[in-house]
Amino acid sequence: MRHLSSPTNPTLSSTYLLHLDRGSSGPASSRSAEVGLLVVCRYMSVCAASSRTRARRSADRHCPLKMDQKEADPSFIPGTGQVVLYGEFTGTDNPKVKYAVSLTEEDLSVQKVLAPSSPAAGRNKLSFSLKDCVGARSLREEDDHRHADPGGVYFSAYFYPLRKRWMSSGAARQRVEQRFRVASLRDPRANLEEAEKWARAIRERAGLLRPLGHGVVLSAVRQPCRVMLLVNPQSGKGQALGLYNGHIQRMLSEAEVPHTLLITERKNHARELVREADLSQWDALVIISGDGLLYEVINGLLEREDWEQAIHTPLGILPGGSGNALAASIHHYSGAPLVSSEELLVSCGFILCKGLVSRMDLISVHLGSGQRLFSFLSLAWGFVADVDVESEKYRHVGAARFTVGTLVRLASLRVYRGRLSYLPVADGDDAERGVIPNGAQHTFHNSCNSNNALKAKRRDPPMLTGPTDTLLAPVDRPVPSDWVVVPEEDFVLMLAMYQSCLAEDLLAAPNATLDQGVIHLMYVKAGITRASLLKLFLAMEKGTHLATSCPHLEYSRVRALRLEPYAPKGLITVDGEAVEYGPVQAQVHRGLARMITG
Ligand SMILES: Nc1ncnc2c1ncn2[C@@H]1O[C@H](COP(=O)(O)OP(=O)(O)OP(=O)(O)O)[C@@H](O)[C@H]1O
Repeated sequence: MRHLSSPTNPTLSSTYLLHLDRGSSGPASSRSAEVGLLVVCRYMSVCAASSRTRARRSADRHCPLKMDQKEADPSFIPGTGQVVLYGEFTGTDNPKVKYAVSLTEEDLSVQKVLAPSSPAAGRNKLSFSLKDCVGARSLREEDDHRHADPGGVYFSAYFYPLRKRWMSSGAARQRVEQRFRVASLRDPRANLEEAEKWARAIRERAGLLRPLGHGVVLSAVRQPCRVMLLVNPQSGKGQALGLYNGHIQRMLSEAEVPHTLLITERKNHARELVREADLSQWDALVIISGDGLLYEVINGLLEREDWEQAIHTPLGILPGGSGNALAASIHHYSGAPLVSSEELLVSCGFILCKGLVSRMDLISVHLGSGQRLFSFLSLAWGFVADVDVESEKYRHVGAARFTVGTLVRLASLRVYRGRLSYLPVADGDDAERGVIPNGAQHTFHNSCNSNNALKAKRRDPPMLTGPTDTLLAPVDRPVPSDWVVVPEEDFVLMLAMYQSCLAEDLLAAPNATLDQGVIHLMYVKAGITRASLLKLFLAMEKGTHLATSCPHLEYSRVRALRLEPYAPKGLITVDGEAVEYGPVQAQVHRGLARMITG
């Protein structure tokens, strides 16, 4: 056995090679044991192509195995960037099988080390994009009892790449763990350091790949970041806690996100918790529930005296309800196709672990009684509001509750009378004019770091907190002159959307984005047949309803709206929750909240 010290090549900042020459003498058993203890570990900080070549020569010279050099050598990896780490490790299942592992700025490549004569040589490489990586860590055998390898040292990287489904078309995120045994040195502490070096290098690169200028990384805000995880055990089919135990706990552990689980006990519990919380203790507020719990959290934050800072607390959503419209919207913005409920949970868990924070629009809603509330998703009247509330009794069927509710309501289709007015988005309109409170530009940086100032503010919630609504006239006065008053007074539905999905499988506002400062206003005029309305909802599953040229469907991009129902009784929903019935008006506040969007 020869121990080769660091080469003098200055471009290899930290290179060490420790290997057993296959041709060395010694008992066969000790040779094979030492081969198992492999062999080449290189830490390369190679800055120029010429130095890469020198590194390759150095590696070639010392490589102990007559393997396919071209395939195992990181310099030959096609289509990838510069190699920053290279090593050969055994896997976890079979200590005789070795893998050449290369880390670049973009991916982790793994290749089984095979003899050049092997028919599979050169065809067994896997590459994992670091964009799909949520974490990496070193482990000792004591940490994990799955492998009977006392004292064994490993590093693991956790990926959630989009993979084709087995039984159906399309793709969804699926978990892939890559775990390697580090045994290059006799000293277990040195092996652990090596494993930690790899885990750290992978984590760093996985974080660095986040697009610049799009937001900040949650984990960069404060280490360790602390997440308040609010669970509504009653949401959806009552399975939110099971979803946490089944998926989310493991994902957060892989991403090393410390969190405190708080289980709500009643309606408005989350709202009270958030209103009273010392927000300096939390880096993010995340819910596992339907949209109703996030509605509570947002309104709780905006009821605080320090609402301006409080509403900059990063928020996250993991789908545990029956509609999960915001979770589906955030998944949609990631560019991924629509997925099933469980796949949506994994996708949103992945987004949470990546931890990128973006701005999200909020809509200020005024009810006839003077009550004001904040909405992040939708304002509905007529058919959609009725289905939302009436389908509560089908909650046990999960997301299918809306399909059942739609069919039931179609059978008793009715007309809703009222006056609808809105302020359209003008051509070339500056979306932020008069919309962001106090004209302040909230950067992601200050939005996330400002929490230090947020000590608990114990006081009764004031009657009206939150940004000023500059676009709205008092509800008992006529709308301003630049508003449009809809000539029709008979409707089947009015739906104002500010995010793309109305439910997991309903792409109601396909062009919506998280923070465009736009309300997508749709209404269906009376006179539509049941068949045409059903067709519209079916088209909505693909987001093509606006292109169906249905003469009864109208669509406008607006900044504010007012609805004055004529009947004294009925249903209006805000984010899927029924609110007081009567006149209602609303305006958008662009990018007021902060949302973790991956
Ligand atoms: N522990 C609890 N017991 C009863 N109700 C609760 C509890 N915690 C929260 N709630 C209320 O339950 C209602 C429904 O919650 P949520 O929206 O999260 O689930 P969902 O209705 O199943 O999902 P979705 O809104 O996606 O359809 C909300 O109004 C929320 O305030």
